[in-house]
Parts: sequence; C-alpha cells; structure tokens
Amino acid sequence: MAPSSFAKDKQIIGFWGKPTSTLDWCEENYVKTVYIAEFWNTISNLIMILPPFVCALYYWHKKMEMRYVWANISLLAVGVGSWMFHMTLWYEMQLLDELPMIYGTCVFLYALHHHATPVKQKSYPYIVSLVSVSVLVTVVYLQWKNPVFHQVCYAALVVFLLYEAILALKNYPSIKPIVLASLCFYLFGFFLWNVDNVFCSNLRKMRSSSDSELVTAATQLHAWWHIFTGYGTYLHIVFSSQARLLHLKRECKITKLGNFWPYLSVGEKS
Ligand SMILES: CCCCCCCC/C=C\CCCCCCCC(=O)N[C@@H](CO)[C@H](O)/C=C/CCCCCCCCCCCCC
Ligand SMILES: [Ca+2]
Ligand SMILES: [Zn+2]
Repeated sequence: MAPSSFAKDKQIIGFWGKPTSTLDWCEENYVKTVYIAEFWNTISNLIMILPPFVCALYYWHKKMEMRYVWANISLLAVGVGSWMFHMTLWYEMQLLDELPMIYGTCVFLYALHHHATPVKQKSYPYIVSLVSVSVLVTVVYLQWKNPVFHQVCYAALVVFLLYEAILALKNYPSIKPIVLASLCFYLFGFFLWNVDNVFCSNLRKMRSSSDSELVTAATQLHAWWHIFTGYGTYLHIVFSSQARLLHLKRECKITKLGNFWPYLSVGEKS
C-alpha cells in the first residue's frame, strides 16, 4: 500500500525542489519550513539515530561481538536515510531510507541466528543466503521502482525474524517480556502506518480545521510509526544481545537510564 496521489492540487515547492521520490507521505510538504519537506516525519527519526548511536559506542566499549555493534549501526543508518528522505523527498534519499531497512533486518537475522553458537563460529550458508537476498532485492528494486515490492520483501524478512525470535525464546524463556514489548511497539507502529495511509484525507481535514500545534503533531501517524517501530527495533537489539550474553554466561541486566530508557547493562568481559 502506498500513499501516492494526495494533494496533487496545492503542492508547495521548497528548498529541495519538486519531489522525485515514488512515495510522498500524508504529512503536508514544506508547511513548517522551506528547508524540510516533511517536518514531523523528519525529526521523528531522532529515535532511530540517538539511542543506537550511544548503544553502538557502549557495546564497542564493552567489547561485545561486532554483530551487535553493527545491529545498532544498521538502525542508525535507517534513521539517517529516513531523515534525508523525508527532508528532501528525493528518490535517491528514498533508496537510502528503504534499502538499509532490508540490510538492517538481515544484520538482525544474522545476529539472532548466531545467538547460541560458539564464539567466532559462523554459519556460511546462512550468511550467503542473507547477502543474496540483499543483493537480489536491491537489483530488482533499482529496476522495478514499485514501493509495494520493497514493502513485501521487508515484511517477509520481519516475519522470518519473528520466527528466529520464537526459536531463541525456547532457549531463554526469561527474555519473553522484552520480546513481547518489542513486538507490541513494532506492531502498534505498523497499525499507525496503515491508518495514516488509509485515512490520510481525514487526518488532513482534522489538521486544516484546527489551529492547535498539538493536533498537527498528534495526527502525523507516519512520524508515530517511526517512533514506535524505531523503539520496537531498538528493543529487538536489546533482547538479541541479551540472548547472546545469557548463552555466553556473561553478566548482563536490563536497566533503565534515568529511570526511563531501557538498555542492556553489560558486565566486564572475563
Ligand atoms: C518484531 C520486532 C522487531 C522487528 C525489527 C525489524 C527489523 C527492523 C529493521 C529496520 C528498522 C526499521 C524501522 C522503521 C523505519 C521506517 C522508515 C520508513 O518510514 N521508511 C519508509 C519511507 O519513509 C518506507 O517506505 C516504509 C516502508 C514501510 C514498510 C512497511 C512494511 C510492513 C512491515 C510489517 C511487518 C509485519 C510483521 C507482522 C508480524 C506478525
Ligand atoms: Ca507529504
Ligand atoms: Zn518514513
């Protein structure tokens, strides 16, 4: 599903010129500033930029295996790509948003699949399969610029990740709450993404008939999709790394930073 043909009537052209992307989401373009096409959709990406940046540095400092550092960098890459896309609405930036979603999910699959393997042991057939899927999706999507193709491929990878998560849960039932939290936030974000696409004209009417900035912000459901899926994905990284550390019998505990932000507190490497 793609929000394609809304507001063809009064398009404002801002600093980045006419949109060249194959998607233009429900948020009205260049309303807040001429430098950012979709303001709320842009700044909501901070949730995919700041926490994984800090978490990547923390895991690196704690000498976690590099795949968990890369998992954070993958989410960070999606956040930066998505920021660039919503700011410019350029086709090239859309690719910078969408393709890392595919690569990132492959990194998550790789990390989760290897949560119970001996240190430095890798499953080469699994790696080859993930690289092949990434290359295939990239090549086809560069030729066939249909966003639904990207959405179906991405959704299939997420379902496969869910299957890997269920397998990991069998080994470590204690991680169930964080797996469930990750899934609930993610699915709620997906629900909002659909509402935004289906009820775009209603949401726009609500915004145009209200002067309240609160209504404007609250009805940007694509921005809320970023926030909920970004948080759900961050929690996925927390549980994937926790499953690994439990397997390695290395000390770790989910702690809250400032009584608010959950992260995996990791003990020193023995
Ligand atoms: C299950 C819990 C954790 C899952 C982690 C999944 C791996 C995440 C990988 C990358 C992070 C992505 C975070 C969201 C970024 C969104 C950026 C964005 O908005 N991009 C759009 C352009 O602005 C792009 O065009 C959007 C595509 C949306 C595709 C939606 C596909 C639906 C996926 C639904 C999966 C349903 C799973 C059902 C399971 C029962
Ligand atoms: Ca828009
Ligand atoms: Zn987006």
